Amino acid sequence: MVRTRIIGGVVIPVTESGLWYENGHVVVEDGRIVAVGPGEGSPVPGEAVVNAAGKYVLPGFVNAHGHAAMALLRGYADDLPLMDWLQKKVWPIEDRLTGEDIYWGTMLALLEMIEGGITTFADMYFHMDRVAEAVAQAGVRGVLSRGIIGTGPDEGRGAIRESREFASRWHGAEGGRITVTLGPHAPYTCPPAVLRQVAEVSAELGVGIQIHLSETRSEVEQIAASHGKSPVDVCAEAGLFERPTVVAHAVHLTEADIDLMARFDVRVAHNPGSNLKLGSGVAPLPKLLQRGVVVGLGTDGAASNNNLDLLEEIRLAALIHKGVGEDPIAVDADTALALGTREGARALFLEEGAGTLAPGAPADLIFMDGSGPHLLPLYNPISQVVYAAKSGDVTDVMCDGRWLLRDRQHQTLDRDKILFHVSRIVEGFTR
Ligand SMILES: CSC[C@H]1O[C@@H](n2cnc3c(O)ncnc32)[C@H](O)[C@@H]1O
Ligand SMILES: [Zn+2]
Repeated sequence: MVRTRIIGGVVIPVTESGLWYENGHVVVEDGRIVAVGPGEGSPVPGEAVVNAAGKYVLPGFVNAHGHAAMALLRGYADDLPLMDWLQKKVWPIEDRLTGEDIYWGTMLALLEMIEGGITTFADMYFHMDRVAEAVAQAGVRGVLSRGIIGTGPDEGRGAIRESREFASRWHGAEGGRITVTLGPHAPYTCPPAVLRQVAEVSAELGVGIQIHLSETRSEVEQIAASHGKSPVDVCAEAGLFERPTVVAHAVHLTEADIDLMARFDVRVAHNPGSNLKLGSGVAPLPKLLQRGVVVGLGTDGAASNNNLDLLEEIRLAALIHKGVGEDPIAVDADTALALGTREGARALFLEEGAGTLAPGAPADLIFMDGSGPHLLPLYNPISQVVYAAKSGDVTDVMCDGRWLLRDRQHQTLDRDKILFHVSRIVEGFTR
């Protein structure tokens, strides 16, 4: 039995709107949160006691959409629209990436994500066994998909076969830290026949689906020209939404699309930073939330963001919808923090309570140092985290009851070794 009592910090459980304990406790036992509340609670002999005085204690952030190994391509292609970015720059270099490159690229992303307080991330990429190995070593939670592109000569058959094999090896692995999902890339790279097959395999294997959807106006126009309907309709008619599905982006939606997504409980990963950088637009987040659609937040890959800072996405989600809607309460601080934690976990179909500090929830939590000048004075801790804190304020990260970062020092990853391998790999790109 390993039992840890965290005391003395400002505890933000994200279980209900506006709740925090100025001087609270969180007790963790065998990878689960077993108690949360004000004061020190009821200490038990033999517990480890961790003093979090001066810190915020909150659930780990959930990065609901991304491509971790694209950290290798940070800054490689900027200031382009999505299709030019993909076709002229990203896909040609991705064709050259080896499993080894993707392993170290994912490790680089994991360093950054852990340092920024992310304890769960979704990933869609290639060489996924190497990604899963990296996740196993780092100790985070991963929702992992082998990306499927169905427009090549084999119409996605190889990628679907690899997805099945990947699921058989890794779904539920590492004590449940790794979840495998299917990753059809998008309706413009996966024709309806491929999407139908994905839906069937998803039902057969009992795994969910993640897909890019309605990201740009040009995608919607292209699908209208080729199929005479919206990308959302194409997915629905292929049977995708009868399976647990999270769609990334969902920027260009009609009222009918939103109705359909709400009816089928389609979940959304909102990626405000990537959507702004690629000039894709702004997703109708307030409307999705009003209709009861579950929405989490994602960074997307570091090549379109250009960082993996979920706190920045939380702040962007809180700010851009106020500006676009000329409405200062469009997405309030409570909502924004919930999107980056509890709702992100729901968007990825994780277990009930994940992404919160509720008794019974997985022990995924972070400490943020609250003593910097940018965090003083303190009126409202939730406001402070959402509007004023920096991801560099994260000092400690626990996932599944295990410390991944203590006092800003990695406990599971060798930072220098990862940075060395990344620089060696990137030298090869420029040769
Ligand atoms: C088939 S593996 C995943 C695939 O997705 C590409 N990608 C990265 N960001 C985006 C985005 O915003 N929209 C569409 N596709 C994206 C990535 O480069 C991989 O090729
Ligand atoms: Zn993406």
